[in-house]
This record gives sequence, C-alpha cells and structure tokens, in this order.
Amino acid sequence: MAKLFRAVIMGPPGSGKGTISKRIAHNFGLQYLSCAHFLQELVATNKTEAGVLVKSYIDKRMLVPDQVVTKLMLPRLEQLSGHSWLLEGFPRTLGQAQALNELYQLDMVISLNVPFETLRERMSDKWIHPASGRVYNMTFNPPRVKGKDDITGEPLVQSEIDKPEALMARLRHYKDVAKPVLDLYKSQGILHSFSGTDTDRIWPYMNSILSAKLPTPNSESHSTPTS
Ligand SMILES: Nc1ncnc2c1ncn2[C@H]1C[C@H](O)[C@@H](COP(=O)(O)OP(=O)(O)OP(=O)(O)O)O1
Ligand SMILES: Nc1nc2c(ncn2[C@@H]2O[C@H](COP(=O)(O)OP(=O)(O)O)[C@@H](O)[C@H]2O)c(=O)[nH]1
Repeated sequence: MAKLFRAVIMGPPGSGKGTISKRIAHNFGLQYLSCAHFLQELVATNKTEAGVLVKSYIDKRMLVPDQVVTKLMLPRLEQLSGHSWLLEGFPRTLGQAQALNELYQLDMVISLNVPFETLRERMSDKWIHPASGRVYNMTFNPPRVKGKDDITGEPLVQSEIDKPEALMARLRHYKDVAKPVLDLYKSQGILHSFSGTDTDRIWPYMNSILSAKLPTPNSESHSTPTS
C-alpha cells in the first residue's frame, strides 16, 4: 500500500485555504477535513454536552478550548486511518499542534501568505450560503445566479466579520496564535510557505510541489467547487 500522506493547511482568514484545499483534495485524492465545518456539523447534529459547549464558543466566534477541540478532532481523524488527509483549521494553536504531533507525523504543512489589502478586497466581495458554508466571490467564483446559492437557490449573505475592522482584528489574532505553530513546523522542516495575491497563480507552484510528493489520481485540471 502507498505511504499515507498527512498535511495541514494554514493561513489568515480569506487567504484561500478552503479554495485551495478543495483543489488539492480533488487532484490528489486526499480526504479534506475542515475543523470549522466539522465543529459546525457537530453543533447542528449533536445536542450532547460537547455540542452545547462548542456552540457557546462558536456563537461568540471564539476559539474552542484546546482540550475540547482535540478530544473531538483526534477521534475524527482516527476514522480516517487508512486514508491520506489534509486538515484545514486544525491545529490552530501550539497546544493542538503538540497533541496532533503525538499521534501523527505530518509530511507537509502549507502556509498561505496573502497581503492584507488583498484579503480586504476579497472579503468585501465575499458572499456565503449560511446553511451549507458554501463561499462565493463576486469576481473570482461568482454564483450562477446573482445573490443565489448554486445548489439550493437560497439567498447569499455578507458577513459582519468580513468587514475591514473585524478582519483586521481576526488577522492580528491569527498572527499571534499561528506564529508558534508555524515556528514548530519550520523547526521540523515540513513548512512550505506560498505567497501571492492570486490563488490561481499560487496553485501551479503548490501543485508541482505536491506532485513530486504524491501520486495524482486525478488530472492536472481543477474545478473550483464551492461546497
Ligand atoms: N482548531 C480550532 N480550535 C478552536 N476553535 C476552532 C478551531 N477551528 C475552528 N474553531 C472555532 C473558531 C470559531 O468560533 C469557529 C469558526 O472558525 P472559522 O470558520 O475557522 O473562522 P475564523 O474566523 O476563526 O477563521 P477563518 O475565517 O480563517 O476560517 O470555530
Ligand atoms: N478575487 C479573488 N478571490 C479569491 C481568490 N481565492 C479565493 N478567493 C475568494 O476569497 C474568499 C476566501 O476564500 P476561502 O478559500 O474561503 O479562504 P479561507 O477563509 O482561507 O478558507 C472566497 O470568497 C473565495 O472565493 C483569488 O485568487 N482572487
């Protein structure tokens, strides 16, 4: 059996983690797990103590405490044993990275660096379908019908947290929390940073680095799914 590949993608809000993760998962046949989506699903479907606790943090857009999130994510990862995977949004903190390190040897950590001004422009053009989390950008990946989700036809909304002041605060927070995590992965020699203003220009570099490390079950081409 081919060696399993374990990767993590990191980057500030709006840097294209979700967009690029879907391309990687599609091209290389990895299982893609977004921690935020996983937590949101848990909140929606699991009315246990854990679900209620997670909801109390998500409602305030706060980070869920490390012990809580690792206790949920690590068993979820165990369900993916036998698969190569790409994690987005986990680990977010040094504590989470250390907990993950105890169980898995990561092959690669992708870090996206996108200038603030670009993030600000993107976020002012970003629309979401709240129920599914599908994300659109009015220039980069617009919905088929203006203002409507491609799958359900329901209305798209813009979020308060994507407005410039809120974005600036989220960015500052990201930098503080991510720095020790990135330092750890750098010291392990597995950090690959990609800088740029356009996902479509970053992607070919990333694709070629990944192609050297991974077999490609799917072709070079990519679709830009929104779910
Ligand atoms: N690994 C994690 N550890 C703790 N809390 C988390 C983690 N991942 C997500 N959350 C929480 C933080 C928020 O309350 C909520 C949504 O997270 P997320 O969608 O990542 O938004 P965000 O604004 O923090 O970042 P981004 O816009 O980069 O995705 O879930
Ligand atoms: N204009 C533009 N928008 C982009 C580009 N890449 C991603 N986006 C959009 O930027 C927003 C944030 O992207 P997303 O992948 O959700 O970033 P994440 O928050 O890091 O997961 C979404 O609306 C995307 O459609 C790009 O290269 N140019």
